[in-house]
Amino acid sequence: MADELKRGLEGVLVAESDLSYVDGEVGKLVYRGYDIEDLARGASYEEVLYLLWHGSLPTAAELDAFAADLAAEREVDDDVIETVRALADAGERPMAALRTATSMLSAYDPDDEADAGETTLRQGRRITAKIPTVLAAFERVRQGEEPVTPDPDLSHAGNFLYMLTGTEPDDVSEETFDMALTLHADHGLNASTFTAMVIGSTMADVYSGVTGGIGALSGPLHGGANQDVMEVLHEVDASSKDPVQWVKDARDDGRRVPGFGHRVYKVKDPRANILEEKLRDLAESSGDTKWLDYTTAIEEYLTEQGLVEEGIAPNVDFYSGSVYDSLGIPVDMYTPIFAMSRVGGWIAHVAEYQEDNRLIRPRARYTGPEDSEFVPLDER
Ligand SMILES: CC(=O)SCCNC(=O)CCNC(=O)[C@H](O)C(C)(C)COP(=O)(O)OP(=O)(O)OC[C@H]1O[C@@H](n2cnc3c(N)ncnc32)[C@H](O)[C@@H]1OP(=O)(O)O
Ligand SMILES: O=C([O-])CC(=O)C(=O)O
Repeated sequence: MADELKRGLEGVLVAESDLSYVDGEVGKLVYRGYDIEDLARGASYEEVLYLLWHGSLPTAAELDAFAADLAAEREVDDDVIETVRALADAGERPMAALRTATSMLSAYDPDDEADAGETTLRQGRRITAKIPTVLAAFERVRQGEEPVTPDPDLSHAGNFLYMLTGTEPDDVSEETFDMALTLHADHGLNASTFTAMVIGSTMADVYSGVTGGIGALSGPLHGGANQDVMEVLHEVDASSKDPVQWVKDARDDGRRVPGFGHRVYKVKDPRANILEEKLRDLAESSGDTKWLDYTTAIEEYLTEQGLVEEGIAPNVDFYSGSVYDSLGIPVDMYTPIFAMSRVGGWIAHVAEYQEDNRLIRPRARYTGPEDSEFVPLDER
């Protein structure tokens, strides 16, 4: 049993956690016992952060103090903005720019990084507050605009949209974006959270864990899929194909359909249901149903083909991009936005794990040669 190989660590228990639970058989997600549906509809991202980091939902007074502390940390050093400019000038991808800038933020953190366990939440709050500033500045400068100074009077979601566009968002946009942040905040030991935890388990500082988490999230098998879904929708739109034909061709070529399939969910991801409903509302009020029509057609076709019944169902990335598109957010910012939310979960898991830390260090079954005879370089 001890030598049983679990490729991709599927189903392997490596920790206990009070933070979030994913029931992949029925399609249920809870943060500390609260159903994601209730949180998405009733709680702000700040409340969810408080819940994840401090163990319970805040009272109104606790939330005010917490949100004010978070908002007070939004500004970043000018040197970071200069680096963001340099990255944009070099044509860096937003997710890679975010990875580099997040790592750089540690240079300006007043805490001593050697106290990893104690400072994780304090530093984590700074990182969470500053990531939106970095991302919005990157988007602005690559569009030839100046970064917008954060407004501490706006919510986390509202301030990001404000920094991105230079205009305060309307209520529908702010609520929609806030809901998306809540939906993406935590999800058990997904690959990026596990990456952050592995780094945290060495008692490295939380900047290292978050930077590693961003790297893991960027891949197309994980958070990068939300961008891929939208690129597919644009590709379909630019061609004369109907979306179902695109999927047929992709499957004939052995390509995976982005936004479908999940390691844990064997039914449709509950977050995809919520985002689909939001997309439906937005499409109805704007009258523009194109992305809704395409995504619905793809989902219906793959359901008819039996894929969903086999457990390859829509995941959170299938519908999020279409919602972001309705907010006017560029496609390659979708995965960075996922990171902007998931940073809350990464920090919560690192802090929780470090409370009773043990170095994470699995092993591989060695399958290489044995007793190789060393031959000096000049005799090879
Ligand atoms: C936020 C998130 O990270 S959600 C996930 C985002 N990623 C995506 O949407 C990318 C597309 N999906 C996938 O690649 C996968 O479903 C993953 C990576 C998410 C999960 O993968 P795993 O649990 O490792 O499953 P695995 O890769 O072993 O696939 C199992 C089978 O399902 C098939 N499959 C899985 N996803 C898909 C898909 N999107 N389209 C077509 N077939 C798929 C695989 O081809 C494989 O079939 P096979 O056994 O006949 O080869
Ligand atoms: O849990 C996973 O493996 C991927 C996922 O949906 C997430 O990180 O939100």
